[in-house]
Amino acid sequence: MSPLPDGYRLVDVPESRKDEYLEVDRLAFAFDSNAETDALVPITFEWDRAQAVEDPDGALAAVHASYAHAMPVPGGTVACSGLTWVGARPDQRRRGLLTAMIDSHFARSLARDEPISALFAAEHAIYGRYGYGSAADDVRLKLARRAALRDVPGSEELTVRLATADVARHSAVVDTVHRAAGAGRPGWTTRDSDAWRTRMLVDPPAWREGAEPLRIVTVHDGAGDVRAYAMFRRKESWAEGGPAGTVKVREAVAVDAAATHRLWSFLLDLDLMGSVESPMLPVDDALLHLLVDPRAVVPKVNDNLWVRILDLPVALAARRYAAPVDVVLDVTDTRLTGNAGRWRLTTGARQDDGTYAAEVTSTQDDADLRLDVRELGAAYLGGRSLAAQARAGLVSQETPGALQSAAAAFLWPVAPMCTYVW
Ligand SMILES: CC(=O)SCCNC(=O)CCNC(=O)[C@H](O)C(C)(C)COP(=O)(O)OP(=O)(O)OC[C@H]1O[C@@H](n2cnc3c(N)ncnc32)[C@H](O)[C@@H]1OP(=O)(O)O
Repeated sequence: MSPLPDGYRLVDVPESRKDEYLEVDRLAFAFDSNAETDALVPITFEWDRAQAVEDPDGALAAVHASYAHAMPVPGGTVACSGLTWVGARPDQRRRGLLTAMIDSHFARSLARDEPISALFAAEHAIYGRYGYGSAADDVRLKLARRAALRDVPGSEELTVRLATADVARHSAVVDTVHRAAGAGRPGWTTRDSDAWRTRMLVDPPAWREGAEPLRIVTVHDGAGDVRAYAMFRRKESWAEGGPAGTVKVREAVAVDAAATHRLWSFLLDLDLMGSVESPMLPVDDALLHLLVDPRAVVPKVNDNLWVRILDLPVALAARRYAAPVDVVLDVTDTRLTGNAGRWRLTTGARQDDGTYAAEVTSTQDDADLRLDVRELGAAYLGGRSLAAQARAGLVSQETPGALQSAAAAFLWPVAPMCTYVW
């Protein structure tokens, strides 16, 4: 465990210390809040998963918490400790408080039998040193009004309904469609608590920045079932040439191609709007395939989930593989030394769904590939190629052919992504 400065100590944070905890968060992230917003926006973590560092005077100097996520991974689901709410007071930073909290987070996660941790990184430079690998990307699109889409059979028969977002009315349907739309996509964590389901739809006036209240459009089939939704706000604006409003979409998901087409046909043709800003979308989202002219869209790709493998043999055996492989990985891990060393990963027979399960055992056999646990975390959700990481000098091959077969096995046909930052 990394040492803390003299007089500092790690403490659990009961809910009775909520105000102190939130104050550290506000100081770390440089934002203000108000009573109205605080009353509307629920805390989404459980207090028994919150921890802090106390300074010698007993005041909170740094905080973090974690979520108990069931993380979708290639071909399965893994218990995941989702690190969140990480912050150190600006006058307490660079004294090793985060490093001590990370070591504690790893130990507590392992004690709860969570073989991986994952997070969204506030800054790219923070978490690689702790063995987290950037494991997924998302893309945000800026689209012009009336951007044309390729035809999709069945889209015309679907209907849309517009409403002002309302937690009581919409949280169940949003949850149902979100779960169905993400089935089979690694990283697509669902909202498994009332607090999270509420959080997705809350609309404090302070968040509107001059735009309208949060709206929700739902796409319905002939039976009345909802097949897609988007939460969005419009902001009016007038330019010399006429109306030039902006549509900002908070989340847009659809269960199939026809629903995707109907949803985006609506969002892309709202009167008085000039452009549409998409939410985070998977880099292989159906919308990208439906655009008639993808060059007319301005895309911005960002890192999405980061993954830290905490219990290597359990984590690697908990996912499926896209191709057969028998490979010895020589892994370095300076923080969790139980992961360091050589591991043989061997897939078994092809399953009915075309995937392969694997056994992972400690071995003294010669290594085929050498890599750090960070690069293994990056490859874990199937969205980053081991071969691409090798070309960057981050993975090295000892046995000819091993990289090709391991890279093919770890990659997954559906790009990983989580739709919301937690
Ligand atoms: C999952 C999430 O919640 S992401 C949110 C992260 N939080 C924020 O970005 C809020 C603003 N920032 C902060 O609160 C703090 O700066 C933190 C939490 C990021 C870092 O806390 P600290 O206690 O200062 O980190 P600590 O002293 O343990 O630093 C460890 C190492 O990481 C480096 N480091 C820490 N933060 C950063 C950063 N933002 N960029 C680059 N390097 C960093 C330090 O320089 C140090 O490097 P060294 O070991 O080579 O000396």
